Amino acid sequence: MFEKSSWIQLPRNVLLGHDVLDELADAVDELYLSGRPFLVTSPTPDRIAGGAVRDQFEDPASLTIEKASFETVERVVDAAEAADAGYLIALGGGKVIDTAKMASDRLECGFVSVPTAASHDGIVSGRSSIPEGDTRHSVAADPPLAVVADTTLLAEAPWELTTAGCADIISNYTAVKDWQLAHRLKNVEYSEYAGALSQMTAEMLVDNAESIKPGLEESSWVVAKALVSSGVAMSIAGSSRPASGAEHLFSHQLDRLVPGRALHGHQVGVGSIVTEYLHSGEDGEWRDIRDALDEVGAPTTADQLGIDDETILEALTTAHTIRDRYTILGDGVSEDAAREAARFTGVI
Ligand SMILES: NC(=O)C1=CN([C@@H]2O[C@H](COP(=O)(O)OP(=O)(O)OC[C@H]3O[C@@H](n4cnc5c(N)ncnc54)[C@H](O)[C@@H]3O)[C@@H](O)[C@H]2O)C=CC1
Ligand SMILES: O=C(CO)COP(=O)(O)O
Ligand SMILES: [Zn+2]
Repeated sequence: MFEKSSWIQLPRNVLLGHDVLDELADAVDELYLSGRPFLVTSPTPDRIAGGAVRDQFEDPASLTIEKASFETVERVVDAAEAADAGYLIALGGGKVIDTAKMASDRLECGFVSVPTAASHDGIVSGRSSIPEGDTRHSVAADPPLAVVADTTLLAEAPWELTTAGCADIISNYTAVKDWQLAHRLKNVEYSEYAGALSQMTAEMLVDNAESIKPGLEESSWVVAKALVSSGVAMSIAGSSRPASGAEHLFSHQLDRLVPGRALHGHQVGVGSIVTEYLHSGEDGEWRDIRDALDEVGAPTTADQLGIDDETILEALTTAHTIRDRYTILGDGVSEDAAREAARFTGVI
C-alpha cells in the first residue's frame, strides 16, 4: 500500500531585485494579514533600512535585538504580545531572521523576511537555527510568508557578508554528500529532488563566480537567487540536510569555541574544504571547493578566518557531538587525522 505523504511550505511572495524594499507594504497587503506590524531588527540594519520599513506602515511596533538565543526569542514573543502585533517583519542578518522566524512560530502569526545581507540561506527556509549551551537547535518553523530581498540594499552591505553567502551556497556540495552518506549508512530519508536542487544551486553559483564582484548590484542578484533556491531545497526536504552537513557542524562548534570571530558562511566554506577531503581524499574535489571560495573572495584558511590552528582542530574533532546528524565525521575524527586533513588542504 502506498503511504508516503509530504507537506511542503514555501513563501507565497518572493520579491527580489532593485529597490523592491519600496514594495514591502504591497507585498504584505497581498498576504491578507491583519493587525499591527511588529518589526524585529538589530542596530545596524535598523539604522540602514528601519526608517524605510516603518514609513510604509501605520503605527508599527518594533524591538531591536543584539543576538540570537532562546531568551531573545522569548523577549520578542513578550514584546509582540504586549504590542498586540498581528505579524512580524524581520529586518537584518541571519540571527535576526532566525529569531523572528522562531518567535512567529511560537506566536502562531505570519512573518515576513527582509534580509539586509546576502550572507546565509536562512532568508527563505523553514528552519530556525538557534544556539543553546553546548548544542544548536535547528528547528522546524514556518517559512516566511513573503521575502523582500532588495539588491540595492544587499549591494551596499559590507562585501564580506556577500562572500559569506556564496560560501554558504558552495558548502551545499559537501552537505549533499553527507546527506547521501547518511542515507546509505543510516537509512536517513533522502530527497532526490531537494538534493539535486541544492547541488544545482551550488553549481550555478560557481559557474557565475566571475560575475560576483564587489560594487556590482548584479552580484547581489546572483547570490540572493542562490540563497532563495537553497532555502527552497531545505523547505522541500523538511530539514536543513540539503544545505548543512559536517562543514556546518564544524562551524557551529567554532561558534561555541570562538563566538563572533568569523561569519557563519566563511566558517562553513573552510569546513567544506576539509570535509570534501575526508569524503574523496587527496586527489578528490577539495581543490575545486577551495578554488571556488577563492574566486568569490571567501576565506580558505584558518588564518583568513582569524582562528588559530588548535581551535580549528578542536572544532574538527568535536563537531560530531553537536547534534545527532550523521556525516563523514562519523563518531569522531582523531586529532592526527584532523591535523593531516587540515594540513594537506592548506587550511592550517
Ligand atoms: N535558518 C536557516 O536555515 C539558516 C540559518 N543561518 C544562521 O544565520 C546566522 C548567520 O547569519 P549572518 O547574516 O551571517 O550573521 P548575523 O545575523 O550575525 O549578521 C552579521 C553581521 O552583519 C550585520 N549586517 C547585516 N546587514 C548589514 C548591512 N546591510 N550593513 C552592515 N552590516 C550588516 C549584522 O548587524 C551583524 O553584525 C547563523 O546563526 C546561522 O546559523 C544560516 C543559514 C541558514
Ligand atoms: O546554515 C544552515 C544552512 O546553510 C542551516 O543549517 P543548520 O540546521 O545546521 O543550522
Ligand atoms: Zn549555513
